[in-house]
Amino acid sequence: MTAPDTLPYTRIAVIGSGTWGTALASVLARAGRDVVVWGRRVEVVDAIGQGTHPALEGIALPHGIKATASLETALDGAEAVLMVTPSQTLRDMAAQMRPHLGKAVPVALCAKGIERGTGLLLSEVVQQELPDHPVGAISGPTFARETALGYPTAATVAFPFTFDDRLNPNASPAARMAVTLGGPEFRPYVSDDLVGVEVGGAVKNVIAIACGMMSGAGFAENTRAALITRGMDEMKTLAEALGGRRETVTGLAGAGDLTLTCSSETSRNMKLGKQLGAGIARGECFDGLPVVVEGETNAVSVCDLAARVGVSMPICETVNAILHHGADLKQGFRDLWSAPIEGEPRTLEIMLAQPAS
Ligand SMILES: NC(=O)C1=CN([C@@H]2O[C@H](COP(=O)(O)OP(=O)(O)OC[C@H]3O[C@@H](n4cnc5c(N)ncnc54)[C@H](O)[C@@H]3O)[C@@H](O)[C@H]2O)C=CC1
Ligand SMILES: O=C(CO)COP(=O)(O)O
Repeated sequence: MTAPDTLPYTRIAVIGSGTWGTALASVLARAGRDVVVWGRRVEVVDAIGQGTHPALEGIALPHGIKATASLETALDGAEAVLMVTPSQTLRDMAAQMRPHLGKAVPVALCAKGIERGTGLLLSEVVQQELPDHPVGAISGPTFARETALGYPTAATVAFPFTFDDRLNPNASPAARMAVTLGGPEFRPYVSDDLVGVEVGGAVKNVIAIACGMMSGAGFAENTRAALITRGMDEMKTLAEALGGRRETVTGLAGAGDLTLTCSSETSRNMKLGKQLGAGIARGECFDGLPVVVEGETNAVSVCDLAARVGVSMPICETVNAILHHGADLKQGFRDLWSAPIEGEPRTLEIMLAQPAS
């Protein structure tokens, strides 16, 4: 149990007025925090100010959430910040936030991904732009709509622990952020393994696309379970290669989120994969509407990063090849299943040729 002396942050800025930013603002408002959401679209900002969100139909937001299109207003007096715009926008958003942020205000990243081009974890990207601020992440199995509705939800809050945090973990940014968010409907867990948490969030979206693809292509539950389990192995291996811990990947931000997104068409990543697997052209997926599908861009960045650190991620590489290099979807799955037989776990170093079929 967190000791009662852990002080919550009282005034929080949520940067991003999409469904997840708004759901997190609802969590904070229910916990009694003073919360201001920043959004770039004025009609969405107005709707939130009136207690609704256009993409959260039928949900009345808790009272007291303020919204603004001014970054300066949102950040004025903020004791903590949640960044909830899509992964590839974080560098630019962090740079825009810099002049308006109070001294050493902690910043928690709620997007999931790896920066394209640099292969940096999102925390590394934001830390470059905001070198004087603690940077962490909030991640887990958390569909926005369910969280906004107040259904019981759990997530991991991770910040690297400084020397002082180790002496007094209850006063660490991770503990304070967890206490800030916590309530009867939202249960945070605290971690100091930011790398493990971020790798889980970035990789699970790519694996969810794979699960959607297999389902759209007509395969079923055996295949899904295999992809989830072997996908988790890819996460663990990448996390470890980057200095994270394998056991973090068995937590909410890894196994938890994989289970959620690989099993439900509420997931946009799963849904994109399913449409592609059923032969729908990319431009016609989601009826042609622009939808944030993090795994699509992050298939590239995850594979680039894995190649850089010498880790093999066959499922992610297959998804990347299908999405971005014109590989045939069914052949991609056949190739995965007929690759040389390996040990489980990978540390059992064995590799056997698959008998020819
Ligand atoms: N929706 C969900 O259930 C969850 C989403 N996430 C993550 O949260 C992040 C945001 O996702 P959602 O809120 O679902 O997306 P969304 O599509 O509902 O909202 C995205 C928001 O970002 C804004 N935006 C887009 N491009 C921008 C730019 N260049 N600069 C500034 N703002 C920009 C949009 O105007 C919109 O307000 C993603 O990384 C997603 O993986 C994490 C957990 C749950
Ligand atoms: O990250 C999510 C739930 O934890 C949301 O998943 P999608 O982005 O696939 O909808």
